[in-house]
Amino acid sequence: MSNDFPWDLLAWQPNSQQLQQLQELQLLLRHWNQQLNLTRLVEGPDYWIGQVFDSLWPLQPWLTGELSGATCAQKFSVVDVGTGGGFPGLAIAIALPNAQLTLVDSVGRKLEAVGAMAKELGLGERLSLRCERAEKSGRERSCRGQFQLAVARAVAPAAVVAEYLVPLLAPNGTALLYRGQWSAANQAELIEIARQLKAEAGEPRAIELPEGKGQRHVIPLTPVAACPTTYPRAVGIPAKQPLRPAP
Ligand SMILES: C[S@@+](CC[C@H](N)C(=O)[O-])C[C@H]1O[C@@H](n2cnc3c(N)ncnc32)[C@H](O)[C@@H]1O
Repeated sequence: MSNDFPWDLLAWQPNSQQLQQLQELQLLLRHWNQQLNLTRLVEGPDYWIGQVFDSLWPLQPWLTGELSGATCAQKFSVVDVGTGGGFPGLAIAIALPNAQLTLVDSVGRKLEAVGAMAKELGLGERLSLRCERAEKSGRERSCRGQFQLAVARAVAPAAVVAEYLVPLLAPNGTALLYRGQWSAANQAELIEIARQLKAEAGEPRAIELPEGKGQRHVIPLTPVAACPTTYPRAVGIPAKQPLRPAP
């Protein structure tokens, strides 16, 4: 599948080392999946489209250099919240060689496997792992307000993910909410919720994944001022009482 991968749709192509790393990551996932239930998406198009393409397409402006930061020499810090088996974080670490990745997940066994895979792939030095809840990361001095890019895929409803990601953003940062279906009503609600976090929800981008893997959306959030210190709320509260548009 890596030979007929639709790189043209990404307007970006991996170099030979990056392609090798993506192929090796598939082998490592197969290996770790025997011990842990890391992910179902390991074989053929499930891996190449469902994991690699799905992880990378929202980053197209950074991959192509249209948005600066990731391709230049300066530090470009990215956080993947709820990384699970390592996506989109590991794919991003491979695709953006200047990025420093922080991967957050509350499940230690998964993070240990992700750390071992990253080491095998030679990514260890650009990666740090935080085994904790995102609500805690958002209140840690070393994380709050530190990241140029904050991403989360398949972690929680959009309102919850917005509360996890926005506090982590540097003033010039962007959060990318990876979503499946997305309606105008979802967007109107997110705009209101982002306002409470002192952020702005940008235009959603949509794509039909190749190989009939379904429709995806990505919604950018950018800070307009410092996120109020009341967010993120205590562990568990964002998911139990998701932010709602003010009445
Ligand atoms: C369905 S998995 C998705 C994993 C990966 N992002 C992907 O797309 O394949 C959701 C992950 O988010 C983690 N998670 C959910 N809420 C979290 C929170 N508040 N803090 C840290 N991790 C969280 C879970 O432990 C789980 O590993």
